[in-house]
Amino acid sequence: MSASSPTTSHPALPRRRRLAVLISGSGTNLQALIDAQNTPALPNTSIVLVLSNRKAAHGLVRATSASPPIPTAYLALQPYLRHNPGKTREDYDLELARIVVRAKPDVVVLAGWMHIVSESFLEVLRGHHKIEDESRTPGDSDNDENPISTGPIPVINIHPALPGQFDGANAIQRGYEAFQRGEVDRLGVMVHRVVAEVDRGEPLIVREVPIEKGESIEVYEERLHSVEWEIIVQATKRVLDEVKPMPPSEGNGIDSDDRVEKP
Ligand SMILES: Nc1nc2c(c(=O)[nH]1)N[C@@H](CN(C=O)c1ccc(C(=O)N[C@@H](CCC(=O)O)C(=O)O)cc1)CN2
Ligand SMILES: NCC(=O)N[C@@H]1O[C@H](COP(=O)([O-])[O-])[C@@H](O)[C@H]1O
Repeated sequence: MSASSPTTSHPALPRRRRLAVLISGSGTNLQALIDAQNTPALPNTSIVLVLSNRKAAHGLVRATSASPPIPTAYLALQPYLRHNPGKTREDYDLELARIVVRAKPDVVVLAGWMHIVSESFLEVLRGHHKIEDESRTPGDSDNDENPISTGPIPVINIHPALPGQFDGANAIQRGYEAFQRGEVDRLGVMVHRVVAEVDRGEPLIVREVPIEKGESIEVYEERLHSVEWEIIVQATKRVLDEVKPMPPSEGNGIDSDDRVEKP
């Protein structure tokens, strides 16, 4: 090719889409997101932080075992309060928000996160409430001039019940027992936006889960989780597409960093 011939210039490659995932337990929903990274299910997307409030959460192992490994963080409420006399649950929530915001996610996914976050946490994620970055040395002029500012960063949650059904913890068990007692005739799962009122945010994806009279909770739960693993990826993609849509040509899910500039 002659030196004078024009080279094809590719449009600027889009910045990768960044996820923070909050967990408390086994992390099977997290694993579904890990497996979907940078595929057509979640194109050009990386999990940049997994945050747990329980040290023993197997989801932390899933993150560190991923390829490439995913950065993790751990902060539990009771140890935080013990180590910080005078601090409150709200202070804990603000520290959670700092950890999350520092990772600069585009979307936050609560995937089996068993802690009710306060309005102040959500305010930080909405970008309405700047917080000081306490990781910097006190008096550091940067800290004064550049508090952590962000947002809005959407927060979504997977909940193993239908909208308005069995809000809160232990929803699977409560729903199963209510069905077997004939108190409800349908069960399901949803992913919803997170607001202060627990499990009352706008539903994003809702799916019924078939259940039969007399079947064991283990059989029902296995069916339910397999539906969760689908909708958590679908809902995450939907919200990512809202805040950081893929350019039309980028729909193939291949990491734009993997593309080679053609002469
Ligand atoms: N402000 C919100 N916080 C959270 C939401 C939400 O919709 N709004 N969703 C939950 C997830 N969740 C149900 O989907 C849920 C998790 C935990 C609890 C709860 O009672 N937690 C107790 C502690 C329980 C424990 O440690 O075992 C608590 O936080 O005191 C209710 C609902 C995530 N957060
Ligand atoms: N109220 C929140 C709640 O009950 N969440 C539920 O915890 C489980 C976490 O499993 P995982 O750790 O294997 O993803 C999931 O079934 C999720 O719906």
